[in-house]
Amino acid sequence: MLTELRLSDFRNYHQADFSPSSGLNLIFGANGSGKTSLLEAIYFIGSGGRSFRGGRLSRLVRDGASSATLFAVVDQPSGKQDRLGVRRALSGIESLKLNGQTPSALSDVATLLPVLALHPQSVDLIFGASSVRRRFLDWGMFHVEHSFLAAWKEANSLLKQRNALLRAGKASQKELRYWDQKLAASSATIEGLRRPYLARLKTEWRKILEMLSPDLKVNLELHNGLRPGEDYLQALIRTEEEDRRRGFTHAGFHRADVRITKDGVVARDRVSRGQAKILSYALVLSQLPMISEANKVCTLLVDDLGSELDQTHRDTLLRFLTMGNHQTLITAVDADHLGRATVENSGAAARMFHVEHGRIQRISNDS
Ligand SMILES: Nc1ncnc2c1ncn2[C@@H]1O[C@H](COP(=O)(O)OP(=O)(O)OP(=O)(O)O)[C@@H](O)[C@H]1O
Repeated sequence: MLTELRLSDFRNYHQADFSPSSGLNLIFGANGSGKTSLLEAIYFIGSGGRSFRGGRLSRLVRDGASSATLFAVVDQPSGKQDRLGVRRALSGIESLKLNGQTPSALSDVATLLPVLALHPQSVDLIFGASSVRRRFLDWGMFHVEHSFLAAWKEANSLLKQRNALLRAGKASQKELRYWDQKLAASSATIEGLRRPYLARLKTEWRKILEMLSPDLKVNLELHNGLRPGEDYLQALIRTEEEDRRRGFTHAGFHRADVRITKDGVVARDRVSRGQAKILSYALVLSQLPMISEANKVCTLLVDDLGSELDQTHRDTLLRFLTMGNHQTLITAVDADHLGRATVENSGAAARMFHVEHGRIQRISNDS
């Protein structure tokens, strides 16, 4: 859980400090004051250098500055405290520090602060490419399933080697088959880990949807891209000609999708934008109990909760967000519009912050 954050030259922040509570935090401020940028900074730290906003990461550096620096203190459930620092120059990550040392891999820091975000682009889970849903599924597995990272790294490395061979254009069939067998086995291992995880995620998703929108009847399933009765090796052999022609591998763990349907039709072609928002939010939130079962505390970032949801859905969602043992940060333009009462009535530690022109001011004590 995040306990301290210092932002330097990040977006419109020149220098700012932020100390959230372990429970609910409401951050309000006018349009363009820096609310999303604050959540983006936390996401950047937690995800090992990504933004949920899209666009070029060099834009994170404040106009006129040469680099942006974030420093975070993270309390672990074990009682251990981690200190994370990252400097992002215009050209890329310039320095990464964990407890004063340079970590050997980005994955060393990526497990320390599990961050989930609800934001306007969350609907990409419904409308976007399969890679968005795959990344989302793998994020949870990465935090919860110990063997997943090693399995994923191995599969990814095999895929790269097979693709390099295809691009070189000289691979004999025997040579290619050697990599096919390895990649097929590795893909099956990953699928074996993804399936039970997704089944549990689906149960949680259904529970949340039952609360948020009981009339919305939907389904989700793992789609592995294989034809009926086919295994990965047979699929790799089937696509060999096309793979050789196009220089990349068309079958394997990297082609999986989480297929979401409503009335038997793929949800993207069937649901309204508001429904897509509810489905995608419920999907994100379904990871919370899984993370918590793995004895980790998730930091949940909620940007612009109000847009596109009616009052009933917004209130139900807000009630859900205040349950559980995750740390929650919610932004709103107006404190009264969303949450002042929730914060004031919240039994858990709750704090309220006002953001103005890249300055963060705490305006309430823990209740
Ligand atoms: N690299 C940058 N340097 C300086 N300012 C920036 C940079 N990138 C974005 N900004 C500005 O930062 C300000 C804060 O943007 P942000 O999206 O965080 O606002 P917000 O409070 O979430 O607004 P809204 O309520 O409209 O969503 C905006 O005025 C934006 O133009």
